[in-house]
Amino acid sequence: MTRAELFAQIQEKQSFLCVGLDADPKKMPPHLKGDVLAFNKAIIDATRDLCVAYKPNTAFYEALGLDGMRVLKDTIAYIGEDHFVIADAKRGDIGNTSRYYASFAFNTLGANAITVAPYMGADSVEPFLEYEGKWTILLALTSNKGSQDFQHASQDGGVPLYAKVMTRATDWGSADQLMFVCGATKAEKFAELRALTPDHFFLVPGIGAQGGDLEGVCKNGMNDHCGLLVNSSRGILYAGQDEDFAAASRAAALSLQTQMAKALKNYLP
Ligand SMILES: O=c1ccn([C@@H]2O[C@H](COP(=O)(O)O)[C@@H](O)[C@H]2O)c(=O)[nH]1
Repeated sequence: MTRAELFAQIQEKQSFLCVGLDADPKKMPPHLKGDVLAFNKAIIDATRDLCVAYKPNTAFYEALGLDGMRVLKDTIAYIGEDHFVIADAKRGDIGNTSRYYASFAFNTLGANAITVAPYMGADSVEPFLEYEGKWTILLALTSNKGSQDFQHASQDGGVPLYAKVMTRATDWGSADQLMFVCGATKAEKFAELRALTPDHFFLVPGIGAQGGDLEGVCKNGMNDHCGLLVNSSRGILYAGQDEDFAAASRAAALSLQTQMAKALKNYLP
């Protein structure tokens, strides 16, 4: 999916919601008896028209072993071509190894995008960027408390590491193939992040369970293509626990979509 196609979906649905498919059998409604694929299909059916993207975090599927890999692949196939699919795997290694991480995400799973840790540098990211029509999403300023440990550390000239990552990476890939992870818990930084990379999309986790600020993210982070994919995982997936769980998930997604429609009206330049 191209940047223009993604923006067209956002405009049509008045939504830049990404539903995080962090399927945890322990948190699913008991009547499903841990059937992750059935759970995912119900969530997808309930939210399809309200979101533009899905983000399965591969950790949840890797932990389930071979069955988990099959469920992950079947889930992505079930989502289909109309939504942007992000394999949240946070990969990155020497180039020779990254090549195989990229092949897994794009060829085996058929995802549109993969999250990548940038800290091994250009040659560790290049193999992901070689896939035409696919997207690499680099960790920039993450949503967790520990982002303080390294990402804020000053580099030469007093520039924080997250800013160095973003400016440097714009030499590696264009706004048509590269996005950045910027946490919604850091909404006060979004004007600065947007100034560093005016055209790139940001994948924004951290609303809902982590308490991030959707309004602040939109106000400071939106660009002329929206430029935001805002993720919620637990806040949508586990909104309900009974046989009607998918309706509760839909209500949670609808509440976010409604806020996003307002934000598009207010902040889209
Ligand atoms: O900075 C980051 C990067 C990735 N994530 C991932 O996003 C979801 C968030 O889940 P919630 O349940 O909505 O909190 C999850 O897969 C994280 O691993 C992040 O939270 N922050």
